[in-house]
Amino acid sequence: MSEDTAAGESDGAGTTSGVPLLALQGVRREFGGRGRTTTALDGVDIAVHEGRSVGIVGESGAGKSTLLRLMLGLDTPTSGQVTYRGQTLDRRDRARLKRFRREVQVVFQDPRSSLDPRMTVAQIVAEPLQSLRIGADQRERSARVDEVLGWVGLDADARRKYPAQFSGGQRQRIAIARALAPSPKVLVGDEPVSALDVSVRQQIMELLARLRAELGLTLVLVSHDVAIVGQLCEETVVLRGGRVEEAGETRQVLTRPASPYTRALLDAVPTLG
Ligand SMILES: Nc1ncnc2c1ncn2[C@@H]1O[C@H](COP(=O)(O)OP(=O)(O)OP(=O)(O)O)[C@@H](O)[C@H]1O
Repeated sequence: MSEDTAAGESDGAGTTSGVPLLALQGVRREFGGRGRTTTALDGVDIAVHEGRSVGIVGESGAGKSTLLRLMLGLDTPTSGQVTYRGQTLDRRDRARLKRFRREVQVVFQDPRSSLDPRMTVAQIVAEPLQSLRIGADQRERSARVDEVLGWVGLDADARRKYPAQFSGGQRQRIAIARALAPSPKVLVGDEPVSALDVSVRQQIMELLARLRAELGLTLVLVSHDVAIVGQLCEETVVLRGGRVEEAGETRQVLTRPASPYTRALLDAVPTLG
């Protein structure tokens, strides 16, 4: 079986089998030392199967940022493993790391800080293509920029403009276009709508849902907001104090939570309570 087909396949019954695309196995991450250790994550197991959407929710300090950094290969666990396509991320394996960098893209919370204000939109969106050496030449990369800008609802005029010339929602569309440019398999959202006005939040969520369906993306969404995860994700993982409190199909977790802690989280959200 090839690597591509080995990654988890849905059996059509809402469950998945096979090797997860992205996984954490017994992950522990400690910070500090000399008796002043903070355990940010403790024995975390999460499996993200290809094509699925998984939301990771937790309150402040639950370990979401730490988890996100580990999933993006920006940090390494104190113990346990982070795997992609069944293999541990290894910074020394250049070819595998390059593939991981291309296939796993992230959209951060605040496009004001994630987009370089001195670069035009065309430069911003083309940047991952250049750094990952995707596309034969400038012309091919430019065509790709036009294509992904179209996907997020920005027209060709946007190319020559700078981030400051756009609204918050449009800036997040630029960030999503940049993430999609290298044809990722996995889109990781780090609170991707939390910094936006409520009026545009829904539009960006619908855009993410549509792109995910059309492109067959695997979505990992990290958020403190249960309502956002409830709308966008098939599976939900509730993180509490660095541990997985509860995990399963979103329908199950959000309507019949096993844990009183999850119930309390839901009760704090008026639309879901
Ligand atoms: N670099 C670090 N050094 C020391 N402690 C850290 C570090 N990063 C995280 N921590 C600690 O690990 C725990 C989890 O932090 P983390 O930032 O992952 O939580 P979070 O769920 O993302 O919270 P928030 O929503 O407030 O960002 C916290 O107790 C935090 O203080």
